[in-house]
This record gives sequence, C-alpha cells and structure tokens, in this order.
Amino acid sequence: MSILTVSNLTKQFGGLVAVNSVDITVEKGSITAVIGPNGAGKTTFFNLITGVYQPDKGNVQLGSTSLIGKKPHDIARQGIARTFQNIRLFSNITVLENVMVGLHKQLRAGLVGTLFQTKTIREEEKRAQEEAYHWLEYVGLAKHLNEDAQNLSYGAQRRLEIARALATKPKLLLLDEPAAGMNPRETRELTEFIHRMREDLDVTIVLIEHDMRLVMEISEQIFVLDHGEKIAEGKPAEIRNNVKVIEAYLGKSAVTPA
Ligand SMILES: Nc1ncnc2c1ncn2[C@@H]1O[C@H](COP(=O)(O)OP(=O)(O)OP(=O)(O)O)[C@@H](O)[C@H]1O
Repeated sequence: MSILTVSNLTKQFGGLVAVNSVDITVEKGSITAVIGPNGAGKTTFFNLITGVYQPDKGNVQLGSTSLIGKKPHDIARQGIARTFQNIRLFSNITVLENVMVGLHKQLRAGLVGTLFQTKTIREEEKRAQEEAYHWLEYVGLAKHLNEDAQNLSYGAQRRLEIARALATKPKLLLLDEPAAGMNPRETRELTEFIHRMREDLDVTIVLIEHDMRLVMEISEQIFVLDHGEKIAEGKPAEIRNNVKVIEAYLGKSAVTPA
C-alpha cells in the first residue's frame, strides 16, 4: 500500500526547473532514498512535500489526502515530519526543551491557558516533558536533557533533530542528509538507528543522502533525480548498475567506451 504519491510534480525558480514532472510512489513502512548530484532538486522535492513551496504543477498525496495548498504546520499535523540538511535546533535552550517545541504544536491548551497557567496547561506541560524525555531516551540523549543543544556533538544534534521530529508521531519521516558531517562510526550507528525506528515505530522513512554506502545498505527503493528529473528508480542493485545514474554522477565519459 502506498503512503506517499507524488505525480507530475513541477517547481520552477525563474528560468530554472528545479523539479520537473516527477512521479514517485512510496510504500507504507518502507525505507526509501532520494539521491542525485548536487543541485538535482532533492531538497526542493522535500520542500514541496512539506508545503515550504507550492508546486507549479502536479499533486502530492499522503494516503488519500492531497497536500496541495496546505501550509507546513497543517502538513505536519497530517503526519509528516522532517529534519533539515543544515541542522535547525534552538541553540540557546536545553535539549529537553528542543523536543518539547515539537510537542507544543500538538498541545490543546490555547493562549488563554498559557497566560494564566491553568491546570490544563500545567498538566499538558508535565505530559509534554515526560513525552519529550521518552524520545530523548529513545535516541540515546536522555543524559544530556538539561544541556544547551549547542553544546552537543554534531552527531548528537542530528539525533536530537530526529527526536523532535519523532515527538510529533509522524507517519512519514523525511530525513535530509542525516549522515552529513558524521564520522564512519556515527554513520554506522545511524544506519542501525534508522532500521530500529522503522521496526519500532511503524513509520515510513524517506531520506536524501550522499553517503552511497548508507543508501545502498538501507534502502528498499531508490529514486534518482538529475537536473530536476527522475532519471531512475529501483532497488539498490539496479541503481548501482544503471548507466544513466553513473553518467549523472560521473559524466558521460565514464560510461562511453574510449
Ligand atoms: N528558493 C530558491 N530560489 C531559486 N533557486 C532555488 C531555490 N531553491 C533551490 N533552488 C535551485 O534549485 C536547484 C535544485 O536545488 P536543491 O537544493 O533542491 O538541490 P539538491 O539536490 O538538494 O542539492 P544538494 O545535494 O546540493 O543539496 C538548484 O539549482 C538550486 O540553486
């Protein structure tokens, strides 16, 4: 069963077609990678799914719900969470508070409750703290809960971003270059962790990644973008040997006999 269906998706910036008539179907419960050379349109693709940009053409559906015209916070509420290529944490608040930011979007108590510290808001705050702690434990950061997020190691900051995304209980988790800047040990741990999330949490994972070893090891399905177009899709073994993909990464001379 598919959870995400993207059809004919197109986004232009001035004369540049960043995403060009892209069709992609993601199966529920799968781990899917979107790869492609720099500037291929991968992050724009995520930005179109999450409502940061509206497409010029095409459709994005989560299950049977079209996401076109919806604002990012509505799309988050529909069950899509993401992390960013450049880590986006609040650096001057604690690790625990960073996860609570994700949860607050879901809390019921409104402005009046916040202003007057009603019983409801106090109870919700306590629940949010407990839940945030749970997600910190899940990603292995519980012992850092009171530290400033900016003092965490790079790998830990990436895990904190994932904890914040998981706190919204997404159906679909989009990870934009989760292994960027990680050392080989951190990347190996991340690979295991992505598998564990899928097993434990019934979440579908789509990741953009340049680390091909991670991509080939983890993905069930790979989509390849180049100059905004989908040039290939398939299982890792198919993608590894695909002439168009090798050309896109290495240039035509790499596959043209001398
Ligand atoms: N807001 C924008 N305004 C103008 N051009 C943009 C904008 N966002 C992206 N682009 C352009 O669209 C193209 C695709 O960019 P995008 O960031 O989606 O690529 P990418 O595949 O994620 O690249 P990378 O792997 O380097 O992160 C690039 O040429 C980029 O310069």
